[in-house]
Amino acid sequence: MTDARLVVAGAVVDPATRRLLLAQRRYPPEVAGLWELPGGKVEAGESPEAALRRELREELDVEVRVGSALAERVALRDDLTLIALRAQIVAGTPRPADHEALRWVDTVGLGEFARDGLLVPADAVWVPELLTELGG
Ligand SMILES: Nc1nc2c([nH]c(=O)n2[C@H]2C[C@H](O)[C@@H](COP(=O)(O)OP(=O)(O)OP(=O)(O)O)O2)c(=O)[nH]1
Repeated sequence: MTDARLVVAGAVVDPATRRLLLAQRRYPPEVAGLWELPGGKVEAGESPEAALRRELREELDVEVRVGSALAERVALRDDLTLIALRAQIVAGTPRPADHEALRWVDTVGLGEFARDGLLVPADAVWVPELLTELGG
């Protein structure tokens, strides 16, 4: 399985406001306009943590401290698996370089995005865990 690749997404939570950062995709057409946890593909020889720090620097212009993984991982394809790592911003204010828009959501907001089908489909598995985390 040396060809299998990981996509790492960041569950970026602001502990002060207990809000989660969502980012609106611009591409590909199937998911354009839907909202995701920002991140991207892990490069060869790169750890998931380092990949997430790199992606969030490139996509959002922030530095993050990376924490533990959410429980669920999702097989996007045979050769591509999606994971999410908790993260907190330690420097910078997120600005969308690749995304259409960014939004900080609380439990109510996240519930509405999920209910209205506005999340990238794969990310729906994380909603219960994220709601617990933001609300708990
Ligand atoms: N970043 C991210 N990608 C996700 C999520 N959920 C989900 O299904 N994906 C999919 C969409 C893409 O098929 C793939 C990641 O692509 P990407 O476009 O973010 O990664 P990337 O910038 O490294 O890759 P590339 O498109 O430049 O090749 O994972 C998510 O929450 N975050």
